Amino acid sequence: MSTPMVSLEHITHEDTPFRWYHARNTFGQADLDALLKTFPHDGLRMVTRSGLDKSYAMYHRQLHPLDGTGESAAELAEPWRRFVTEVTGPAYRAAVARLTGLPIDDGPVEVNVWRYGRSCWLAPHVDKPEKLVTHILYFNEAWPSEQGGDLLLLGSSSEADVVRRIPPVANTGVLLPRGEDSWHAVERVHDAATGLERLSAQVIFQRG
Ligand SMILES: O=C(O)CCC(=O)C(=O)O
Ligand SMILES: [Fe+2]
Repeated sequence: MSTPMVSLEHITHEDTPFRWYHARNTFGQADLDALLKTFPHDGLRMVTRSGLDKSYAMYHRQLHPLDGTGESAAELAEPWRRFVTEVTGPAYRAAVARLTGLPIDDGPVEVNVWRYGRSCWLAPHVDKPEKLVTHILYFNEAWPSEQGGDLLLLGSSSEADVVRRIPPVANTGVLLPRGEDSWHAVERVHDAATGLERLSAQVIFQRG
């Protein structure tokens, strides 16, 4: 078996404003460089939605499971194929189960990537009940402060009620168990931030 690409060794357990985990040094340098260099550009689709529970406008591509359409089969670089294979495999699933204590033994897993450009944001929400836990990984080599784009962990459904703020910096991420009070949002990427794109991936474990 090859050396694992994804490590959950460097994790802090956090309790405010709800239970979550902050992950650092997820990848070794060589794998990180390869993933950064080949972050998917092709096959992403604009998603917009405005409603009572969520509002957003950003680009999305599902990497797993594939639905077999031409678009989702757009060529994926080798480092990303390796990433998907690993996070959909048994060792990573077992590590997430050990960390969170959640019953993720046999549910479906989804993997996707996102690009949030200028003005993109995600309004306060708790994730859908079918999600047990989501690992969000960030892929920005640098992220300027004061340009928006932080993940906001909220004390309530109000975007003003920011308890923690997590910049989307490469080789860090968060694991968010879904809960009734796990309110979070992504701060709008400022209009002034021309050319800046917030890059992330998600691994979502759903109920079996
Ligand atoms: O990208 C992030 O930091 C959070 C995204 C999120 O909450 C979601 O897609 O449900
Ligand atoms: Fe979310």
